Amino acid sequence: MPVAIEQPFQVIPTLDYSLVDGSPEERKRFKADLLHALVNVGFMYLKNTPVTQARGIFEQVNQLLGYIPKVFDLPVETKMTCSMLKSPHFLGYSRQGQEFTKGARDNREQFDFATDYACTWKEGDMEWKRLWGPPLYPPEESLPGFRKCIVDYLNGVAGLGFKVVELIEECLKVPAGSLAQFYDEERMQQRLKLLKYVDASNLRPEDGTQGVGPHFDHGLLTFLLQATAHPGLQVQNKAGQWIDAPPVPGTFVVNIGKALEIATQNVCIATSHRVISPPKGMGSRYSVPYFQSFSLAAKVNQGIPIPQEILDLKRGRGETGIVESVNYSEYATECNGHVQLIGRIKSHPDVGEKWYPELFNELFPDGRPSFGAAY
Ligand SMILES: O=C(O)CCC(=O)C(=O)O
Ligand SMILES: [Fe+2]
Repeated sequence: MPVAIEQPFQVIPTLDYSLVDGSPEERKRFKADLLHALVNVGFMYLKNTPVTQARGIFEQVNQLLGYIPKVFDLPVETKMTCSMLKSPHFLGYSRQGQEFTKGARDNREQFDFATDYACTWKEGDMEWKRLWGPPLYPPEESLPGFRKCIVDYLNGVAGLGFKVVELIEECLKVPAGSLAQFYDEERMQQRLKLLKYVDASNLRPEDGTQGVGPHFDHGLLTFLLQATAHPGLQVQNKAGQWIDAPPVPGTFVVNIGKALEIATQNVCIATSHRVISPPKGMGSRYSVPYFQSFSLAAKVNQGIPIPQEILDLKRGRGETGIVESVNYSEYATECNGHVQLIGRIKSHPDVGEKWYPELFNELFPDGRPSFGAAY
């Protein structure tokens, strides 16, 4: 029987998480919507989650929204006390213009935070083991309560993330735990970024308008909180068109990372996305992506066994078109940690050069890039 080819998506589907705990019919509808989003879009809005609705840790989201402008407004010397240059784990503060995507400078300022984790790496171990380690925060007295707010928020979103992975297993009709086999048995470290994109009146003409360039997320799933009303996030469909993903209050934008794509034999798709700097006079855009990850040691290239009826959905999707993005081809041979380490060094070459000089030299034999070499 011929398979209907999906048209390139023009809108990002919205899923109602409250249906998960609804009647059997409602749960079935949720799973059908989720399967469509996983296979054909790679992006979705998720509303009515325990984190974003008026129960659960909703208060933490409100608190976080209040703290975000304040942490960026701290004096630069205070922010630099937790500079990412001090961290072999690529955690901490990065000034605007320190990060690259596909070789071009990103016009965004950011803090990378993570769940607490004691680094277990020691001299002689694989270098990627050093990626997970203690986060750096601004001094408590500079913004009392901020650290606790981030930790509570991280724990809340992480809980939601693990539940969504279980739902994905159900949708793909694979045994429970098929994806969870790529977790560590003990604790794992999960990360988020606080991002500030200044508007064009704060940029020089030569800075361009790249908030963040076209890229795939590397990991399992990303849960993005768009913290202001600014447009700017765009998602690329298989025809190569850039589709707007404007903020919708009370939702997360959830997207699939490359590791999940490969682990599911490309049934779930990672979709390229980018952010355009806000136009002049619109003020700064803030956002908070949470990146859920597999174990650093996980090798996902084999992919999990998936029933044929689900694999067949790939045919209905048709070929993907032009994709302007980084590709993470290293997953074919390397473990998750090594792929992530390469990505981090390419995104933050100054941090990579300091802490991973050998790998840095392999990736950048001509020295620190200005433009055109990095992701
Ligand atoms: O700021 C956003 O809306 C998206 C950020 C993003 O895609 C990323 O940091 O991976
Ligand atoms: Fe992203």
